[in-house]
Amino acid sequence: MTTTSPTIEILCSPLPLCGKVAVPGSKSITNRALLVAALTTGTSSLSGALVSDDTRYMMKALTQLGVRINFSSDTNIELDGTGSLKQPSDSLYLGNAGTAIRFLTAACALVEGKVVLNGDEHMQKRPIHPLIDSLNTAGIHVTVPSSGCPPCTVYGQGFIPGGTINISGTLSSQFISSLMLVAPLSKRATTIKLAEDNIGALGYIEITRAVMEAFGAHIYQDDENSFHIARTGYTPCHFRVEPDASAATYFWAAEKLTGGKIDLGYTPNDFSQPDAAAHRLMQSFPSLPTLIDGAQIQDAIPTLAVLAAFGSSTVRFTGIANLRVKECDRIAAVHKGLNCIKPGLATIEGDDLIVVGDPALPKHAHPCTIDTMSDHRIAMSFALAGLKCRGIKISEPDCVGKTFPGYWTELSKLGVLFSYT
Ligand SMILES: O=C(O)C1=C[C@@H](OP(=O)(O)O)[C@@H](O)[C@H](O)C1
Ligand SMILES: C=C(OP(=O)(O)O)C(=O)O
Repeated sequence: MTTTSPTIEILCSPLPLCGKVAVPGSKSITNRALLVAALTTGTSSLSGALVSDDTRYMMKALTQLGVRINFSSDTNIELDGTGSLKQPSDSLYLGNAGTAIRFLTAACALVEGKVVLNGDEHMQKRPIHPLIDSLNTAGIHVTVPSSGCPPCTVYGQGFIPGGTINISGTLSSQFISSLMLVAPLSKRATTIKLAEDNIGALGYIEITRAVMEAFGAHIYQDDENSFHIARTGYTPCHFRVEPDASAATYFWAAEKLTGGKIDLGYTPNDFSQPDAAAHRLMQSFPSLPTLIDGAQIQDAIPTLAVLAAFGSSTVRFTGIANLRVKECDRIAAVHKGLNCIKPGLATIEGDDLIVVGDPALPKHAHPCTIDTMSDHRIAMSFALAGLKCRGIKISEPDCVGKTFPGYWTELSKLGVLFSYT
């Protein structure tokens, strides 16, 4: 459901949410598989793929780079890789899709000539300089403005040199994935060395590895911080994309909040993505753990924070510093949204977010409009508060199209009613 309304109000109801919903394909896996399939020579097909703003930006860019892409159904995509990427006639526009711009920046080194990759005003505030520094050190000339954020200009030589590359993944694990994804096509075998021991979102590196291996890559590690990647190239294949675990968290939380039963068609164990771990944490609701380390479940933090607001514990979320450089500053956005619903519900200490649960929140909540800052996860998680509290409106509801265009439709299948203003 595209709303094109400035706000959507969730009309809360005391009824438990019950029924069946469809969770779309994983954004992270779809955008990896699209790129890897594009880097093969031959035809690959993806089933269960996500078709949303983020994956459309990736597909449009790949088409500009000379890859033929066809849809055989809404979620089945066929790609013909030619073994090379051609120079696009225009710059590549990637909206606010972190995976698309980060993964393509390294891949564009395979183009012979200059390629400019840009995004929207939010993306132009999301740092990418650690990836740019590593690419330059590895012999790939890329520039960004002094902000350290896109647009990125890649001066491709038609090849990736390979060898040993150091990379910092503290700000984003996508920088590491970006280097890994192109490594099988390098001139020399590649070793990627992580600059620090504790990076967040390690689970996403595992997803990168799994997609690469499905297309024939060989990756081995002799220690936790080094990845050795052989010069295998990629082999076309049929690849099945699993559903999106971050999208599933909204329904797992809705079950807990309303005491309902929602059938996603999958169990939490069916997901290989890191956010599936949020399911286990939610099981103790209303008494959530008092300390939640969000480092490995970053995209599920807004969901957990809204759930925590209705719980009986005070929850401190740690390990979430890089939530400040996602689609918006999510620590600030969640803090602001919760305090609009009830002043004092959340506080920030350094980069920790503390949510003081109130089991009687539906009685204490103020009607308000949540400023999503155009961030799909802020919109989707605060919609959960609207299931329980009267008068919760969500600004820019169409921002869910980044990863879950059918979100409002799926909620309505469970009997949730909306009013548009
Ligand atoms: O690699 C990926 O697919 C992702 C990694 C995470 O980002 P960071 O690595 O930037 O933390 C996550 O937040 C994002 O939604 C998807
Ligand atoms: C952080 C996210 O996206 P990305 O970094 O891929 O833009 C997200 O989907 O929550």
